[in-house]
Amino acid sequence: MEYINLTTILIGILLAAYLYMKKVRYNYWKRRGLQCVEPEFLYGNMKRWIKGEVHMAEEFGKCYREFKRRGLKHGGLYFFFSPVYLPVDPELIKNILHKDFDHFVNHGNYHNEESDPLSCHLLNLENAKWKNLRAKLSPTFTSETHPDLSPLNQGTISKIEAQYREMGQVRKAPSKRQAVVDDDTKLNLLLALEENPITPARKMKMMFQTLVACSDEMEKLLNDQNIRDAVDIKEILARFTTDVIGSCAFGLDCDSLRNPDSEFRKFGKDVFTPRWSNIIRRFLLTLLPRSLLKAIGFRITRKSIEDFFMKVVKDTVDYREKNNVIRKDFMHLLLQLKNKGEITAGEEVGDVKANHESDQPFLTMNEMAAQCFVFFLAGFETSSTTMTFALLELAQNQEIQDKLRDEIRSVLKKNDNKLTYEDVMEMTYLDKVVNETLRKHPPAPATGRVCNKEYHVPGTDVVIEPGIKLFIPISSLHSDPEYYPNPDVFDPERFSEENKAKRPPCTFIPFGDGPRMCIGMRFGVMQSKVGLIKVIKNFRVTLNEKTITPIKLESKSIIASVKGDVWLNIAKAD
Ligand code: HEM
Repeated sequence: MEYINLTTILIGILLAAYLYMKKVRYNYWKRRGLQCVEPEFLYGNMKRWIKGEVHMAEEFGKCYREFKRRGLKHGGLYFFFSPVYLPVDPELIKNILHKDFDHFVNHGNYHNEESDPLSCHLLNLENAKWKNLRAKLSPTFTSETHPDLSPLNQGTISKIEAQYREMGQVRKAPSKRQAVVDDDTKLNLLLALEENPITPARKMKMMFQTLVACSDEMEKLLNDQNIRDAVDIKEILARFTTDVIGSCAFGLDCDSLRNPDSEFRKFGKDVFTPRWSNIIRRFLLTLLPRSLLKAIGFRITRKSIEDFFMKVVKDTVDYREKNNVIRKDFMHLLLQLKNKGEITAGEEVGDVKANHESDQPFLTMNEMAAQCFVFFLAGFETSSTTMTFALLELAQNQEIQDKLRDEIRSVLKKNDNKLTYEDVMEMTYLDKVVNETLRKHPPAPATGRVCNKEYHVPGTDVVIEPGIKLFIPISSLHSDPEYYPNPDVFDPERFSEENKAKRPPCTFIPFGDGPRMCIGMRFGVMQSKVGLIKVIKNFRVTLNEKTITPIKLESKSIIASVKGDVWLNIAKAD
C-alpha cells in the first residue's frame, strides 16, 4: 500500500514538473508577446546540439533565419528550460551592446571565488568587480574600450576639430574618450589615443618580438618537414599559439612546437577537448539556481587544471620578485598591477617589487592566476582557429593566396626580409583576408549578455526582465545574405573601405562590441597575421585528400573549430 502511495506521489511530482515546464516555462515568451521557434520538451531549441549533431551556433542560426523569414527584429528561444532573447536587427544589437550597456553589463557566466578561483577572470566577473579589473587591465592591451569615460585634453580636442574642418565639417569634438570611440571617424580615435602614452600600438610592439621569435620556430618546423608529406596544420598552429601565449602571458618558453608533449600543450589540449561533461555542466547551470551551485561549491575548472596553472603563476611570480626579473610580457604588466596598482607608461618597465604601504596587493595571486588563465583560454585556440580557417580558404582560393604572397614579399623586401610591427600594419590585403576569415568563420560564433536591469525593447511592447539571458548571434549576422551576398564565397574585397561603409554597424562583430568587447583583439589579430605571414611567404598550401570536406565544426566545443585534423600540402613557393 505504502509502495503504491509513494509511486503515485512520484508520478504526480513528475507530471506536475512536466506540466510546469510545458505550460509555464515554455510559454514564457508567448506571455510576453514575443514570437519564438517552438521548443521541444527538455531540449528547448537545442536538440541537435545536445545530441551532438551540430555546433551550438547552428541552433541559434536556425532561429535567427526563422525570425528573419517572419520579418521580425527579434525573437525568443529556449536553452534547455531557460528563456533566451535573440536580437536579430543590428540596430537593436547596437543599442544592447553600446547605448543601453548599463542594462546588459555581464556575460552571465558562473564563477566562484572560493571553490573555483580560476573561474574569477575578466570574462566571468560581474558589475563593479568586472569594471575595476577591466579598468586595470585595459592598458595591458588597449586603452579605449573601458566604459569609464576619461576626458580628452584640450590639445586633442583642438586636433579633432581641426580634422573636422579639413573634412569640410563644422563640428564640436566630443569631450570624452568613449564618445570618440563611438564616433564613426576612425581618425578621431587615433588622435584621442595619441594623448595616452600607453597606446595599443606601443603595448603591442612590446610583445611583437616575442611573437616573431615563436613564429620563427614555426617557420623552421615547416622547413624541416618532408615537403612531400602533408602537415596537420591545425595541430602546428595550436602549438604555435600555445608557445606565443605561454611566452607572452606566463613568460615561459613552452617549446611545444619542438616538443608536442610539453606540459602546456597537454593542458591546452585538455582544456579544449570536447566532452559530454561540458554539456552536462551547462545543463546543471541552467537548471539549478546560482546560489545553490555556489553553496555546494560547484566548479567549472577541473582540479588538475587549477593546480597546474596556479603553480605556474605562483612559481613565476616568486622567481621574478626574488630576482627582480623584467620581461616584456603580460605577466610583467600584471606584476606591476599587483604591486603598484598601475602599469608604468612607455616601454621601460621599472621595478616590480611592492612599493606601497599596505600589505594588501592591488591584485591578489588568485586574481593574477585567473587573468593569465583567461588569456590562455581566450588567446590560443581562437587565434589558431582563425589561422586554420584562413589557410583552408587560401588552399581553396589560389589567386587570393598568390595576391597575398605578393603583398607579403613586396613589403618584406623593403626591410631586408625582417618582419617588423610596421610591416604588418602596412599589409592591407592581409588585413582583408583576416577579416574575411573572421566573418566567414568567427571562432566565437555567439556571445552572451544577461539582463541586469529591466529593459523595454525600443519600438516594441516587449520587456526583458532581469536575469534573462541574451545571445548575440555573431555567426548568423556574418552569414546573412542581406549584409553579405553569397555568404559562402570567400571574398576579401568585402572589406574594402567602400564595401565596409555600405554595411550597417554591428554586422561584423567577431570580437563582440561595446565596453565588454574582446580585450585581446589586437593581440589576437596580430598573432594570426604573423602566423599567416610566416606560412604564406615561403609556402604554397593546397588541400590534402586526408582533410574531410565539406568541413564540419566540432559540435561539443564552444569555439567554432574544425572537427578532426586539417591536412594541407605545403610546398616551397616560387
Ligand atoms: C581571433 C582571436 C579572438 C577572437 C575572435 C576573440 C573573440 C572574443 C569575443 C567574441 C569575446 C566576447 C566579447 C563580447 O561579449 O562582446 C571575447 C572576450 C574576451 N577575450 Fe577574446 N578573442 C580573441 C582573442 C583573444 C586574446 C588573444 C585574448 C587575450 C590574450 C582574449 C581575451 C579575451 C577576454 C579576457 C575577454 C573577456 C572581456 C570582458 O569580459 O571584459 N581574446 N573575445
